[in-house]
Amino acid sequence: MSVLPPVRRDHVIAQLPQCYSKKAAVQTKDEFNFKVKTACQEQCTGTVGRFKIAKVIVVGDLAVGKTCLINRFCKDAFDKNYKATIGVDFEMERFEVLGVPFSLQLWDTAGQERFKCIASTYYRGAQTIIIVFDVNDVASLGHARQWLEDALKENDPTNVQLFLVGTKKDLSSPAQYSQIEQEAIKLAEEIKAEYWALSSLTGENVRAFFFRVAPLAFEVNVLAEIEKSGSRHIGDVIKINSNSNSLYATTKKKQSTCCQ
Ligand SMILES: Nc1nc2c(ncn2[C@@H]2O[C@H](COP(=O)(O)OP(=O)(O)OP(=O)(O)O)[C@@H](O)[C@H]2O)c(=O)[nH]1
Ligand SMILES: [Mg+2]
Repeated sequence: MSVLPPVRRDHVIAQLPQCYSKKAAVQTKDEFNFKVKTACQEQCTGTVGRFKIAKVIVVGDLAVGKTCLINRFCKDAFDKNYKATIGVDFEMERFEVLGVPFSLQLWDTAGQERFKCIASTYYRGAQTIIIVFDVNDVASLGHARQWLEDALKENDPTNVQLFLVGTKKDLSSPAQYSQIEQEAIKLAEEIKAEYWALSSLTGENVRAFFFRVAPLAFEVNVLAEIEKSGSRHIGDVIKINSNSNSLYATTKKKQSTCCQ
């Protein structure tokens, strides 16, 4: 019997949602990867859809709005009073992507220096790193690299998806915002992160952001499963040419026989 709650109808994703800015996006294509779509249609997504959960860590300076961001998305709530996160907290969000259940475990970490060492022990195993800064506080953007460096100490840099997220957009004027946006996009390009700006107070872009994070994490996980199942196939035929001194091998892959 499944102990997981059912996927909410409004958490169903059938199309790949758009990025915020094409200048700083993890990818700009409009559609899911073809192999991923096929695997989902054939219900050959391995552990994805069963017990696979993607770990997402949210890091950034104190009071930039990490907790509010998660609470806006997971609870549709906003607290104007600041309560520092002590260590870490986490929320689970369930989605259905291309007909396959998929969960994100969102780890809300402390930005305060004195709680950082507790929080950093939870960084390991992250598939997605969300670096948060306040669009009204250029110093918090400046610290993004350090947050990334710390998070990557515990993770394989080649295996994580990065997002750079500017919060509190409601507090900035268009002129102020466009100035910091330029810097943020530049940094996002350099660190190969996807850039988003949003407001947890108004809710602007919050849902769109997490609806981008989930399917991108899903794609990576399904592709990894496809690769794993591919390497398990016993389809490689080795031919030995007895007329020559050389041995050569040809690979002849069997038709897809996944989920075996
Ligand atoms: N106007 C506005 N205020 C925000 C927004 N997001 C967060 N805040 C406020 O900013 C303050 C800090 O928000 P938190 O979410 O607690 O910050 P945090 O990053 O989790 O802080 P730590 O847990 O100490 O790392 C609170 O007073 C929030 O109400 C936003 O989008 N707009
Ligand atoms: Mg917090």
